[in-house]
Amino acid sequence: MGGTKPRLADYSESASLAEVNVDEVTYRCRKTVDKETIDLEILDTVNKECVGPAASSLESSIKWGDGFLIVYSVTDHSSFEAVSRLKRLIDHVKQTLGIPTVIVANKSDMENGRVVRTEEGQALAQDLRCSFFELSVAESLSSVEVAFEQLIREVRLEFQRHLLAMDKRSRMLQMRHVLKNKLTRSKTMQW
Ligand SMILES: Nc1nc2c(ncn2[C@@H]2O[C@H](COP(=O)(O)OP(=O)(O)OP(=O)(O)O)[C@@H](O)[C@H]2O)c(=O)[nH]1
Repeated sequence: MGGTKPRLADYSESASLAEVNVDEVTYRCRKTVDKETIDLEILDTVNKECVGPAASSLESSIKWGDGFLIVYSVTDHSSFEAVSRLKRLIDHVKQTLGIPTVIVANKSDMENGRVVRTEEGQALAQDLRCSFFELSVAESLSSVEVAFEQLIREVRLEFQRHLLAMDKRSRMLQMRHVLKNKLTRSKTMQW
């Protein structure tokens, strides 16, 4: 990835959103995905609401991130409702719609307490154009890895698209410069 560190923000919303806890943890790790090794910085934010005093801190976390993992709990409907709000805020802060975002429905092991159906999660992710995984952090760490790997792939693709667009733009500027020179020269020769 040319030395750049993709920054991923993990929004876990398993507890009440009314609680505001400003503790955040940043993890650094090295991962190999599809034979490519990359250095990651992962910011684990804690229960921040999209409005009120916590909103500006949430917005700066969003500005910081290149990709987003939004986690809700299948046993907590308010955490599910927060997903759309967070995604809207991400789109707004990033001023674009294609920001890599993966939605994770956690606690799939707690069937007894389930209040959000798998299909509801899938439909929401489809609406928001995000990848979707339902899993249990408690039961399967490998499924968490799979969700992270998907996010890394999406961020990588976005980086590549960005580089391509920059390359295209610089080639266009070069062409414009050459063309302008030629036009000026031919104009001079005519006169
Ligand atoms: N049964 C079950 N419990 C889980 C699972 N994931 C987390 N928990 C429990 O849910 C509680 C909250 O877990 P955290 O890892 O703190 O969740 P979080 O979303 O990071 O919470 P915040 O740090 O408050 O944002 C803990 O008691 C965990 O043990 C899961 O997949 N299954």
